[in-house]
Amino acid sequence: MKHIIAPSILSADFGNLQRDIEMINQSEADWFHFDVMDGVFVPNISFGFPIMKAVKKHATKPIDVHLMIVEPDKYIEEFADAGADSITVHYEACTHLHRTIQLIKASGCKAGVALNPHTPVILLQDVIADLDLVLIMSVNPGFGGQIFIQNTYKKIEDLKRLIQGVNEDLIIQVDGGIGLQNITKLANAGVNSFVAGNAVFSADNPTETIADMKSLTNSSFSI
Ligand SMILES: O=C(CO)[C@H](O)[C@H](O)COP(=O)(O)O
Repeated sequence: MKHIIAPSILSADFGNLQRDIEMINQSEADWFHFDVMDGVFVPNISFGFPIMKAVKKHATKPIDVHLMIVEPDKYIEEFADAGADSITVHYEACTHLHRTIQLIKASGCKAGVALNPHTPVILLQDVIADLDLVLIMSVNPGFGGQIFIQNTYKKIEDLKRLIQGVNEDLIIQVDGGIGLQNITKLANAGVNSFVAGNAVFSADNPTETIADMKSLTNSSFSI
């Protein structure tokens, strides 16, 4: 499966958002990653529909929306209308996860579920066949620039076992503390979608960093 590099807009320079969107358009990145935080599910507030519409106006690549919010069902249709291509909700935020996944699919988007570092992969067993993407959080959600949690590798193994013979085309995404130092190891472990905020936007040359990430994943042995 193709490796997907998804720079996280959370770490962009909002005073120069159009410039940063253009940089991603011109780079080897595959998706835009759009982190929505509500100050309730996570202890931080990021952005919502106005910024989503601004990104959509200029982005030439798919927008991958990660909802770190409570009651995501209320907002799925509006994010889809605003231009989301995939929508990921948190397992921990959904009382009726199966219903939420169906809502995302009915909106025309790819459906993803994210797991916090403490949430075991096995809890997705009964919905795994319905999913397009599982996001394994490799930091506690809420902030960019945190340290990668090593137990993520064990969770990737658990997820690979869970999808075997059931949903082998599933996109395995990781998010948090991803950079040039660990992207090859993650690709070799079976990850095919990499979210990176700080590593891209704090680099001297973000375009070159994205290209380096891409070539490191492409030289891994898992494709
Ligand atoms: O979802 C997120 C935070 O909840 C961010 O996408 C994630 O932390 C990426 O940031 P970085 O690459 O800087 O660690």
